[in-house]
Amino acid sequence: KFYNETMAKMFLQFYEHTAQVVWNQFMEATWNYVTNITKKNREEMLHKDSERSQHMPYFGTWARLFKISRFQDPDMKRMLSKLQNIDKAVTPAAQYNMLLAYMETTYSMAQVCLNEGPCLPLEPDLEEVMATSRDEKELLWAWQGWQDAVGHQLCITFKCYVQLSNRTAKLNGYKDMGQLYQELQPLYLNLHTYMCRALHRHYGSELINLRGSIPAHLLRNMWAQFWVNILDLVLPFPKKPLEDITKIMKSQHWKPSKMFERAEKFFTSLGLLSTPPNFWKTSMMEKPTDGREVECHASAWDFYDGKDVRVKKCTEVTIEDLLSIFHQMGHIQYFLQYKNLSVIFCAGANPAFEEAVGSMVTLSASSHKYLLNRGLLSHQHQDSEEEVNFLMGIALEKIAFIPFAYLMDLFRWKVFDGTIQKDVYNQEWWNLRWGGQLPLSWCPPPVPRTEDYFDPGAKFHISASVPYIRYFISLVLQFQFHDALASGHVGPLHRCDSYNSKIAEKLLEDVLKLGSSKPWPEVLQKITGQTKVSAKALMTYFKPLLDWLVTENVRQGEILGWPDFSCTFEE
Ligand SMILES: C[C@H](NC(=O)O)C(=O)O
Ligand SMILES: [Zn+2]
Repeated sequence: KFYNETMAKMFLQFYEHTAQVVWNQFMEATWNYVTNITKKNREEMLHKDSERSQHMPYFGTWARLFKISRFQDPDMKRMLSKLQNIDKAVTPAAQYNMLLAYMETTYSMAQVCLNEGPCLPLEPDLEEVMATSRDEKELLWAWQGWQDAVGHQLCITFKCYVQLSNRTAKLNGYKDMGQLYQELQPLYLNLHTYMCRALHRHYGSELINLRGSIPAHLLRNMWAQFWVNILDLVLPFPKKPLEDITKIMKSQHWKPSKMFERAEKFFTSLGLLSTPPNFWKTSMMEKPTDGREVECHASAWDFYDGKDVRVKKCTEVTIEDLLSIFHQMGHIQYFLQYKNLSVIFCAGANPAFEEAVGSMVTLSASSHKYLLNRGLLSHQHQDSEEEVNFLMGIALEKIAFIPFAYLMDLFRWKVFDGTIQKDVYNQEWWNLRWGGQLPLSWCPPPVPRTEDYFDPGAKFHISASVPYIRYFISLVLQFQFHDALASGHVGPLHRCDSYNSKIAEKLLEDVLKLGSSKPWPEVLQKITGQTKVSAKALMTYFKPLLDWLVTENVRQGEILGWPDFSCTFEE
């Protein structure tokens, strides 16, 4: 009788107030650390982290005293059940948090040193080499240097981290993911077949072998997760190259602040919220030049006080960074929309929703129409060949990402549930990336790797223990959202630009305000009318490209089909 709804109401109010303070202070201390990596700031962050780590299980245990099955109020039932499970998410051990900080900092501070002369950090230097170098040896130097710089240091630490993590494996979540992966197979398989032949023409047999694998350093991205920088080598219609938007941005003297303003303007054009004035003062939009060590990986921050939101990014003036800023401003928009909810519900309907809001907007922002209207393109039209070229560019970002996004947490969940033993972490990582353990994954390391290294740690999300399956689901979800917003649009989905769309406002505003207060299928239905994640919209978007790829692959006599798939080259 004692633990009744009245008591629950008071308990939740008490939780609400204390949590808001604890979380705000934790975010502030963490922000201070990642934007100025010093021993003092790390201590302060760890102190706030331990307060947060104690606060959660304390209230989690208390929440379990309530028999919520007898309660009426749905919101209260949902809040209490979230609290009852909350302490599983946090491992209170202080040394665990110290390990996390050490791994994330090691990643952020790692550099690759030239024989004589400067040491290069990942952003912007090594990423610049990977994106623009046309010298295979230089690509190999940067790729291997980075894997060694991070992977060597984290080898032992990651094993301790796994030992301390009491994470329960969530492999069961995989069954529907696997089904989505299957659905996307034709698109990826045809793209890969075509890529393999085009790159073979450019690099020859010594680099692109008959197995159809493409060494990870040749894809002009440090993790071979986005292949857009090799578009020039695989352009379907080379006589109609896409305009270089980065060059146009630089010729128009774009600055990072203008890139953020442009992204914000897109959201306000949908009738959504503008960013609070302090956003422009407190955000870190460029890599500091005052000698401070910072964590450059782009991220959006909510300080759980209903007004303080920030982005941290070491912005370079490139189209890639402009689209990344659209993505981050999607997170900011979500923070602003759900800010009046209880802190328990201040999150996306699920983590993939948080990623998909910004990525959905990048689909409009990458459209020919939007870029043309913004003066970032000069061609007034796109003929069907130029459209295939355009779709190839988007596919190298979105479709190439499929196996990578899928295997990141497949690897981690196998590590956590013990399927992958600690003496073979590196070998199992590369087995997933290339060894045929995962269909459609063909990125071998360019040089043999050993267990002295921990190459998965060369990716931020592994070193910073940020889950990744959210990006795989978001890849499908963002097209579903884009399609829903395009409901009033005439013409193919890839030409849709939701800028200034009033339909978007209606669809998005009510939904984003829900935060995580409702089950995500209910939220998905409000935007798209469906309750299931579906690859249909993604397949519709890329249909003109897939048609072209299938025709081209057949014309070239390529043999598709897994597992006897191989790039057949006339010698
Ligand atoms: C896709 C993911 N994006 C992000 O972290 O913002 C990444 O960069 O790997
Ligand atoms: Zn994101």
